Formats: sequence, C-alpha cells, structure tokens
Amino acid sequence: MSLATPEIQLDQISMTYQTNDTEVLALQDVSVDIQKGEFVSLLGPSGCGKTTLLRIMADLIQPTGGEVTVDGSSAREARLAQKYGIVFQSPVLYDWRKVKQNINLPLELMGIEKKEREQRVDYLLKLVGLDDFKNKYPWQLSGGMQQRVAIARALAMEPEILLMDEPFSALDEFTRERLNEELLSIWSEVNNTVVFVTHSIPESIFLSDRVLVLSPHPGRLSAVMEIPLPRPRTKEMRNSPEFFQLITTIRNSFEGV
Ligand SMILES: Nc1ncnc2c1ncn2[C@@H]1O[C@H](COP(=O)(O)OP(=O)(O)OP(=O)(O)O)[C@@H](O)[C@H]1O
Repeated sequence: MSLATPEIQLDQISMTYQTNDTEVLALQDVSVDIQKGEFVSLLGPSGCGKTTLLRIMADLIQPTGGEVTVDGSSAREARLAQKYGIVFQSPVLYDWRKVKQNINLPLELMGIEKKEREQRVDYLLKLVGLDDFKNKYPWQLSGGMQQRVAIARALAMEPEILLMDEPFSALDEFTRERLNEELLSIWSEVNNTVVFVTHSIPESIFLSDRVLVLSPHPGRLSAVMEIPLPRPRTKEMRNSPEFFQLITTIRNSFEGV
C-alpha cells in the first residue's frame, strides 16, 4: 500500500445552491482520494453534479460542506500556486490572437521571461501537434484543433493537476476518439494528475485509471471503478471483450439510481 499523500482529498463535500426561494442539493457527502499522476474520470448523467465537483476542486466555487485538500494545502492555496490547468467544454480562445499567442497568454500574465516563454510555447505546440498551425487564428482551425490549443494553454504553467470539463463532448465521435488517444499521449509525457468530466462511459473507460461514478438528485459517489486495461491504451482495446465487459459493469452500476 502506498503511503504517499494523495494529490487531491475530497472529504465529505456537499453543495447546496440557493436560488431565490429554493435550494438545490447538488452534491452530498462526496469523499474520495485522488493520487498523484492518476487519471480519474467523473462520470454521470446530466445534473449529477460533475461540473460542480470539478469547480469545487478548482476553487472556483466554495462547497457548503466538507473540505478539499490538495497536496496537503487548501484548494485556494493550490489555485494561487498555479497548480491547476483547466480545460472547459468550449475552448474559450481569443479570436484576435494567433494560436501561439493564445498559448503564450498565461505565460505573459505570469511575467515569464520572453526566451523561456518562446521555448515553452514551442514545446507545447509540438506536444499537441499544432506546430504547423502556430500562426493561424482560432477561427481558422477545426473544433478538435481549437480544443488542442486550449489544452496546450492549460498546460503552459506546468500545472500539477489538469481539470477537464467535458472537453470533447461537442466534437464528432471520430474526432473525439482521436483526441482521447492524443490526450493520453500528452499525459504520458507531462505526467500530471488529471480529473476528467464526461457523461460517456466508453470515454471514461478508455482514458482512466479509475472512474468515479456519480448518481443524481442529489449527486453522490455511487461507485468507484478501477480500470485494469494496460497502458499504453490503444484504439484496438475499444473492441476487446474486456472493454465491453467494463461498459456493462459501469452501466449496471447506474441501474436503480
Ligand atoms: N449556479 C447554480 N444555481 C443553482 N443550481 C445550480 C447551479 N449550478 C448547478 N446547479 C444545479 O446543480 C445540479 C448539478 O449541476 P452540475 O452542472 O454540476 O451537473 P453536471 O453533472 O455537470 O451536469 P451536465 O452534465 O449537464 O453539465 C443540477 O441540478 C443543476 O441544476
């Protein structure tokens, strides 16, 4: 058993939203430890609180109950120490800035020196396979390429933790599967901890070491599934009996919810 401190500890996280005269209990008593370098998915149907949980981890919103600890510190300290990179469902790029300038932005904001900025942007462009597109504008790229720019930008400050909120859900199935493979190849290079929100069972299996299954009303952690598929994951694995068995197991874990 590993005695290392978990990267992210969620302890009895609850979240109640107040809207005018009603209250929505979005999350109830979610507790889980995420290890350093682990790839974890938050999986569940619409409204089960996946985004809420991710935003709480990122210190973008405060839980109404419970505590988040990141590497022994608070989520706020982790955010201020630039430990997070975040990728949202839509890429949120600046249309008037070229690809390389979009990736450069966080480095500029953090006052990184020009030579180092250039080196990091070059590295990131190669990492996400967009070296030939560095002088294009976001609107000249496909949706998948735009999301790769957003991933590169999220990685610019070398975050220990990459938080991804359904980053590929707006893409077609073929592009999505390809980006799943590319994301794993990027992750094997940067070796950080990834928390990935999705409502796709196959996507969560293909990517993850563990799948955290959330059930709705209120959002609770209903199952934690280890994914024993070896790494590196290959597209052939999607057709293996083991993969289909995992899909069935996870689907069954939703039954009766
Ligand atoms: N700002 C808010 N004010 C009030 N209720 C909210 C707010 N944000 C989320 N909720 C409610 O909290 C619950 C969880 O929402 P959340 O967006 O976290 O779910 P989700 O699993 O990410 O859903 P989706 O897959 O559709 O994005 C839902 O019932 C939602 O309506």
